[in-house]
Amino acid sequence: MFILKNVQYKAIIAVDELHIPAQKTTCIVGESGGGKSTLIRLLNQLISCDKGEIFYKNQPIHTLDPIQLRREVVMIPQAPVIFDGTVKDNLLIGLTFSGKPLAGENELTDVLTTVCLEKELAEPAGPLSGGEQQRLSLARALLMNPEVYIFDEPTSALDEETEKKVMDNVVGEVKRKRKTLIIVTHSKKVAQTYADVVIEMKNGSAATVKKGVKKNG
Ligand SMILES: Nc1ncnc2c1ncn2[C@@H]1O[C@H](COP(=O)(O)OP(=O)(O)OP(=O)(O)O)[C@@H](O)[C@H]1O
Repeated sequence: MFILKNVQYKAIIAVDELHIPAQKTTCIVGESGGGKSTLIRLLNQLISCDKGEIFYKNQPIHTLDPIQLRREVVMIPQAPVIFDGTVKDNLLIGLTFSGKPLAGENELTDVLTTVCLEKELAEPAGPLSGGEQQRLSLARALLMNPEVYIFDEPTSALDEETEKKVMDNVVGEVKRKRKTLIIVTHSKKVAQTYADVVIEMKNGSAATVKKGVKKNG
């Protein structure tokens, strides 16, 4: 899905060659400050590399319309973005941004169930806890049904039990739809359990450390 060749970004990223496969779950792990978030920002053109080339579906990423790309490659940043309004408003706004038809209430409540968020659609989103806001932004991304989901530390604010339920559901749904999932995580457990491919970032360079060894991949 993505191929990076000789990519450099400031003094932060220096990647000779890296492949991120389609329809698989790729976990990006590594020490704090190693360049994980910077790498994923390159993948949806929030930033552009200084040298080298990134290909998305075999096309040089810099030749693609960034708005269109970000509709196909949806990123959920580390700190969830929550808008003024209700839970429902916060779910629908992703569809509005991506120019897709709005979802009905059944679909909205189903997606809340998928992310284990027991809140009413009419509730204000502002007072939700950090972990609830993380799940709301995951639900917003799921509704958008993009080609590629990029989640930066999606469950960092969740307890272990909730993390497992949410990840089982979310990874299961993405796999069922045959989409591509890229997760930045500090959790060895998340990487071990869900990754088809593990990429380790260290001082800005990337190495694929596990590939194709997981069942159900
Ligand atoms: N625009 C920028 N200009 C200069 N330095 C930057 C910029 N963005 C990030 N950095 C630095 O690049 C390094 C890598 O940051 P990045 O956020 O990619 O790391 P990370 O692996 O995601 O870390 P963490 O696990 O702590 O979230 C850090 O030292 C950070 O301070």
